[in-house]
Amino acid sequence: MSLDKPNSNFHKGTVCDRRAQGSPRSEGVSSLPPLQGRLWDDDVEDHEAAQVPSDGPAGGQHTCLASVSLEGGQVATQGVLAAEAFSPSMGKRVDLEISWCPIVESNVSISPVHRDLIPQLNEVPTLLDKQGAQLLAVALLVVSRTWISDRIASLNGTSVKYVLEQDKASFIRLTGVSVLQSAASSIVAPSLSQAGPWVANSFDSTFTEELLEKECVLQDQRVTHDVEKLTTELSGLVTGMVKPSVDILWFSWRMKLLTGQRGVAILYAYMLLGLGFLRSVTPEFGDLASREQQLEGTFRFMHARLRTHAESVAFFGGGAREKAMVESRFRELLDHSKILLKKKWLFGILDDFITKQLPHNVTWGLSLLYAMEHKGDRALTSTQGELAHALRFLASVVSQSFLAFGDILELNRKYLELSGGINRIFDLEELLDAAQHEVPLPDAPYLSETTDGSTEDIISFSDVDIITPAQKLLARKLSCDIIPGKSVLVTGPNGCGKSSIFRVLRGLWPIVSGRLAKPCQNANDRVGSRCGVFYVPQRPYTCLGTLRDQIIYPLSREEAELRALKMFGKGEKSDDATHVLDARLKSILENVRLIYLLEREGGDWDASLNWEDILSLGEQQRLGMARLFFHDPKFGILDECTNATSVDVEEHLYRLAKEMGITFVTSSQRPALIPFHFMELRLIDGEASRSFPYIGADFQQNKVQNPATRVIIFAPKVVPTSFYLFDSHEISVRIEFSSLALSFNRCAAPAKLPIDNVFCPDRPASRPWFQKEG
Ligand SMILES: Nc1ncnc2c1ncn2[C@@H]1O[C@H](COP(=O)(O)OP(=O)(O)OP(=O)(O)O)[C@@H](O)[C@H]1O
Repeated sequence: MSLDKPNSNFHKGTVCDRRAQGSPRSEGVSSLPPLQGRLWDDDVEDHEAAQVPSDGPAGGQHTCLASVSLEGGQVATQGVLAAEAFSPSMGKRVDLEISWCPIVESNVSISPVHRDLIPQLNEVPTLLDKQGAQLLAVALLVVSRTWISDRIASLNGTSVKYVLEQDKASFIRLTGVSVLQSAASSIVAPSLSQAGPWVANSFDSTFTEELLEKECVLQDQRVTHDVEKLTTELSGLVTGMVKPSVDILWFSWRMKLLTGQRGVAILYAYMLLGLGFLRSVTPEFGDLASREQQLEGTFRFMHARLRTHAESVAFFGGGAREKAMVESRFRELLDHSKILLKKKWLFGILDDFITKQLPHNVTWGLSLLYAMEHKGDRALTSTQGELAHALRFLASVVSQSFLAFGDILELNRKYLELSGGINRIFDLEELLDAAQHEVPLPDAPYLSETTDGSTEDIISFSDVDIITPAQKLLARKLSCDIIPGKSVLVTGPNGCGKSSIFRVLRGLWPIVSGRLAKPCQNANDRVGSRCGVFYVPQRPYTCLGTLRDQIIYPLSREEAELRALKMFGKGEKSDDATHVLDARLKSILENVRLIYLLEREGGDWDASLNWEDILSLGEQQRLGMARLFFHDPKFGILDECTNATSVDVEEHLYRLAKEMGITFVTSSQRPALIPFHFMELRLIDGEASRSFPYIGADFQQNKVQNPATRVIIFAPKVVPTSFYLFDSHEISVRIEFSSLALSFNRCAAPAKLPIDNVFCPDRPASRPWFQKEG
């Protein structure tokens, strides 16, 4: 490696090896080929290469130029070239650091899904918790109901006996007991049927809370519709399982008393055969139900979506197209429902025959068996009465057993249907779990949230890979520091990943590698103090509520009042909190030039309208900025959030933000915003290899006091043959590679321009970055 000296009028600077200084970038270098190691140790022929003009006229008209050529271009293809230029002030000294970093191949994989949801959802209720007590109550109800059914069956038989014996007194007493039992039954039976929804509600709230706890923003109906359906079915399964089981045990015992083991064996043989047969012909109700729920969810989602975008669709004249799409979904759902109904109908026929009709004949058989085993003098009325009682009781027992048996068979079908719903909810749970585990927790090693301590007010990306949920690598090893007062403009073509950087910053997307430091999150974290970071997204969001709510969002009125009182209510009492808050909000509305909204509502801050429909896009964006001003963060993350406002309003808003001391990280394509930023983070579109120059330029102040402009170039697959650093009082940098020219001024950048042409200070046309100068 050699360093050229294109001009002799330069002070000598230094070129140093950052690895020797323990830079974090040196990690992993040991795995590089030896050539790269030698680059730093041996190949730098001249360590004193960055130079600053010593004798140029004052006023920043001079250039500082360092040209670095690399020998062995193949080395660069495997490395990332990074350079830092520090220009304390014009004409003094430039320290140039060049570091050599390895490229880590992008073998990015999202961390494995943590499949611990089943224990979570399957937590067994105990008697001490609400659900356990509910289940116990249901069990008690079931046992009482079975006992009452048994008593009623017995009384039925006894009534025949008393009729045959013409025992009036006993008959009247029996009728009294029967009325009491019927009353008890009429309390127990409805209670049992209500127990289902009761348990369902409990399950519903548990499941829904569990899912919502995972901060999901759901696009379909899963949290509401699916969970409700699942819990209703689940509670039905609980009562439906306990009741027939108790019935079967109870009535089997009674049957044994009446008919002996033979009768019980016949009954069970029939049940098992019937069950086996029905099982073999049961359609896949689980899959069918799951598909039906999915289709229903999509259909409802399309409706909800259409309602949201009704105006846009109307402008495009897309009504017919949307109708066709909704209809096609509806037809799909309808066709599926028809198939499901048909299968249910056919299965219902078999089910009814096996579990309800055929059992009559079995009852006859068992009655015959009983009659044959109880021989006696049938001429006696008492014997006839006994027989009539026993046969009637037996018929009731058999019919109850078959009902229970039918319920058990039904359970199988219900379970299959339920499994479809469970699968869908578990899928959702799994996704949320995965997302939760991927998003780093605040104490994760790769994310640190600094406190409000002034020294730690920095947003710092260090070797962070920006990866979409579809695992597309948008930015490799992004590194940049955003310090207070040095706003950053994020630029780049559409879809290159500007908003994605903000998503990672906000924690919506996980940090798979690298490290991110940022101040404490937002207003929610600290009521009454200046919040660390506040995000204003690209799409405006108006919440449901009053005009006041729009500005203080996401704080509640009480929180906002508290905050306003602490920050602006000097010595005012808490009774005046609303007044202090509203005065503050009024001045903000004036600042964002939306005061007419308040006037329109007759000064009523509590006007609650459908703001999304009423406000224009530009007005909504200005409200978004009003929100920013209210929260007054140290860092404002502004994602093209003023692109619908006029340029003069946009400039006005940025000027205000700057005056308030908000450091912003802006994603924007508008050149008008350049003067409000100190640095540009440019995302250059490319495929796997991408370049991320991070350059500094203060366009506002001609006299830069102690600027520290850092340049980091990531050009993984580009062979850097030379780069030129240019320094004037404005701090500007230009870097060229053999196959890619990264220009930090806005002019078109032909590759390999002669140095003098690129940075000629006398030719303003070639320096449009500086148009704002003077
Ligand atoms: N949830 C997602 N899942 C998969 N890919 C996504 C997701 N969100 C965004 N992307 C993709 O990531 C890329 C970067 O998106 P991003 O929104 O960051 O672009 P941008 O640079 O902000 O674009 P613009 O200038 O148009 O706002 C795009 O190709 C986009 O399609």
